[in-house]
Amino acid sequence: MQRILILHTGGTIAMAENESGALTPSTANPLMAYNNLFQGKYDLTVEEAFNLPSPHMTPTEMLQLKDRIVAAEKDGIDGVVITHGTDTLEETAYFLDLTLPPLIPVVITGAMRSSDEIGSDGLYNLTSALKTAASPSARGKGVLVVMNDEVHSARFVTKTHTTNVATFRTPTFGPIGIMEKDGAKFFQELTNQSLCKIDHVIDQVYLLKAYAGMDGTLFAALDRPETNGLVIEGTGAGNLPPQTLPAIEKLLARHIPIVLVSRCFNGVAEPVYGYEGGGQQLAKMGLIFCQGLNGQKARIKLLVALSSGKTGTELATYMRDAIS
Ligand SMILES: NC(=O)C[C@H](N)C(=O)O
Repeated sequence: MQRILILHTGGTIAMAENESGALTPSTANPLMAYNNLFQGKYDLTVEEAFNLPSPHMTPTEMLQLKDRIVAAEKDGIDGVVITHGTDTLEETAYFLDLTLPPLIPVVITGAMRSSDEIGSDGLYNLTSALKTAASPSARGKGVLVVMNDEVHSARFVTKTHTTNVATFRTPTFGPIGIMEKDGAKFFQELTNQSLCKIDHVIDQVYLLKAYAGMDGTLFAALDRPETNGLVIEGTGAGNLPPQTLPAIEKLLARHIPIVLVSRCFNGVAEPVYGYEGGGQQLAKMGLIFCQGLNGQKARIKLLVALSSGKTGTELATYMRDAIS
């Protein structure tokens, strides 16, 4: 029997409606009621790591999950399932993907409907995640997100719908597997992911989104000694309004690493355009183009890289290529 560790962290999967109809965390996690259902199928250890709505998650809790999984692997656990709120699920999943060796399956799931709602998807997703975590074919694939009968790589998956149960999508690349009755079936290989070892997290790594008419105000607000890094979601292939450039130059002069991704849902950022604020000028200024990641994931990657002590060329090389 496979030894599986379930780590509950909260989210809608663990919430219920209160008297006024608002969704709130339940004091007794409703998922604990299902432990008996799975005993006999798996050798289960179930822990309530946190009971947080996922907008309350921070890199500190992500690091605690990473440390717990490393310890569990040393104890001989065969796979890990994490239940998580869906709002920031992709960030925790990618943090773990970057910082854990891709050995035992680590599968994250959640729900779009609360535990007491008609058609609640929590128990079904938890069952799918358990099947995946117990499957030898899920080993070595990095951290996986299993929701609504699909298996996604943590690196690219993103929440795309506020309420629909089919919310998690992998733009540009698609899911890497689907759920069948007996377990996950994979049809895409994971490309390499180099492990980044960290034992602490730094923050003050910021994320700004570009828009038509943007000026330097928000960038100027980051011009302070505490700022460790910045990710910008640029327009299109990776361009910025020219009025932002003087304030960005000041941040670069302070040696604050600035990573550029695209605010587009599909595709990668590349220095293509030669006009003022175009990608070619941004690359010459020293902005690091990061391919394939959305803004929130690039922020996690930059935060992890800085926490591991990467600087200069090493940092830029690490940030540039998320795909291979
Ligand atoms: N479906 C969910 O879990 C959303 C919830 N707001 C959370 O992320 O905690």
